Amino acid sequence: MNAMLDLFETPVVSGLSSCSDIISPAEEAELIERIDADSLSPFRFQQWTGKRLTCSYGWSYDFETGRFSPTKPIPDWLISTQEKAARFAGLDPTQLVQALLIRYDPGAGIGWHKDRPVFEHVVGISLGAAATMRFRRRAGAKFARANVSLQPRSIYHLSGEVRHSWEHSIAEMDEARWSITFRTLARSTQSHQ
Ligand SMILES: O=C(O)CCC(=O)C(=O)O
Ligand SMILES: [Fe+2]
Repeated sequence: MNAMLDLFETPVVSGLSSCSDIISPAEEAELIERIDADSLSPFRFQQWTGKRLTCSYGWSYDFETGRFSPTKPIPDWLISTQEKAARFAGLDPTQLVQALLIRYDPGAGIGWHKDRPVFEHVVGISLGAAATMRFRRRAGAKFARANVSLQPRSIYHLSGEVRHSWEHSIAEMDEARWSITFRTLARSTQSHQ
């Protein structure tokens, strides 16, 4: 059963969907090996260096300068995963123009944020330790909240309301987790390229 559907099969948050076992354990092991062999660098923002390590393909967004620019093409070893991500999200693989690799070593997580507006659809695949993706949206003086379990080898898709009106974060984990996130460009970004 889809972890994000309640008993009545309505998404907990509109625009959020997920599916388990999108890749096999053997594919997971190979992808982890590939990510670890890649040139990952610590995420940086102003004075702050994150504990997570990242590498962008297709397009990169530099959080320090705000610069958004084309970068090295998505490598061949990511193509079958890109195709699966596109099929799951009902998109064409060519639309998933950005791939972001992340390794979260023990103690690493990602704080509350919305993905940059230069992107539209966000499709993520989880590898390694299970994690909880938390969602929140301001509701008066409080936050409405939702949680989604990200099991290894599962995929999620953020679009519409959950993408634009909710923030998400992942709490620090005790074990290593890897993720591959594919994104489409927002329509406004496409017309400016
Ligand atoms: O690791 C993940 O699955 C989520 C990463 C994320 O939210 C981001 O890079 O914007
Ligand atoms: Fe995000």
